[in-house]
Amino acid sequence: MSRTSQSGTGSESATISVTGLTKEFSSSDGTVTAVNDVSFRIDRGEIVGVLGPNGAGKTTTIKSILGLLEPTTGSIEVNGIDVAESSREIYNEVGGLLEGARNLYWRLTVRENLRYFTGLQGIRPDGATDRHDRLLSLVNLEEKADERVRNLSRGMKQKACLACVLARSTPIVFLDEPTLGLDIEASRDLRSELRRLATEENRTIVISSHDMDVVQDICDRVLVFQDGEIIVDDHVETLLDELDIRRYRVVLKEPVPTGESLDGYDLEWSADRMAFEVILRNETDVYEFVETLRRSEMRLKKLRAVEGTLETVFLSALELEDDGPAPDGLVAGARNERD
Ligand SMILES: Nc1ncnc2c1ncn2[C@@H]1O[C@H](COP(=O)(O)OP(=O)(O)OP(=O)(O)O)[C@@H](O)[C@H]1O
Repeated sequence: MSRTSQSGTGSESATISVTGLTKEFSSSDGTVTAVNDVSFRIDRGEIVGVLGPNGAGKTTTIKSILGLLEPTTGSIEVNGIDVAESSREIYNEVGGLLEGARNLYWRLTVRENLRYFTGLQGIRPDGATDRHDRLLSLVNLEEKADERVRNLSRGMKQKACLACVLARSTPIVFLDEPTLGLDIEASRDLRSELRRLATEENRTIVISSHDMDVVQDICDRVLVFQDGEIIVDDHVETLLDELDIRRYRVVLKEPVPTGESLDGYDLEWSADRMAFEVILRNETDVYEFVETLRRSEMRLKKLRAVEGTLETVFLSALELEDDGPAPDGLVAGARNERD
């Protein structure tokens, strides 16, 4: 049995449709396949998290969708527009916050940038002043509104860029690490603004982040990339509810000397060596684990499941891929659609 993502299965409703995307880069060492035959669809109004370790192919995929990279093979449609044929038209459909805030005009002030990008979208900047004020407050930049972008710190440039991307009001928004550099309050406000954009304005939001809490908090669905392929494509709730993967906390009756371990298990020890956490996949695993523990020198006092988090699911998915084929429930929908 394999799980196919319930979202994005109807091509007419797909906002983004990626089919058989492969991107190779040539370098002095040979050819690097950054993305390998990836297919997925994202529907209007969805908030999708793109996850994966460094070098997994996330940025390459996003840049290809934005028309900034030309695929080696495969096709991409955005709101029914073929990106390869009309990359200029894509600009009105898609806004992107990418690393480095390169799309801002550094000689203009933050507010002038907001007005410029609003105008590009065919909206009168004078009529958008309230919205600009709200965006500036959202990213904590009210006091820097009339400062030239080039005089801002790197974090502030990133925030100004985020405000400009949202000011453009495109139907689709790509955000790379949108909460990076934001304080707790600003991060919370941004999350609720992104949820509002999706639910009230039906905008499609794709977030690439290493912050699992952010992704778990706001995304409907996740795509997990590894080695240029999608290894998980499913709804966050389904992953948390149905996957029998839990982190367990094990408390012992007495401390265990450093170096003591349990074969086949990755234990995360507390500083006093009286407790550890371990990820177990299902009930059988738990029984086996308790049996292994009983045969060891360790004396069990208490074992309890810590609530499942997206991070647990994510780390387990990467581990399972390394170990071999993924079991039921951890199979990428996109890949299986094509099989
Ligand atoms: N312009 C390029 N030339 C050569 N190789 C590249 C180029 N861009 C990306 N790559 C390679 O392609 C692979 C995927 O890179 P990509 O930037 O898509 O990963 P990523 O998942 O976004 O990683 P990160 O989380 O670190 O941003 C990596 O092996 C990377 O070194």
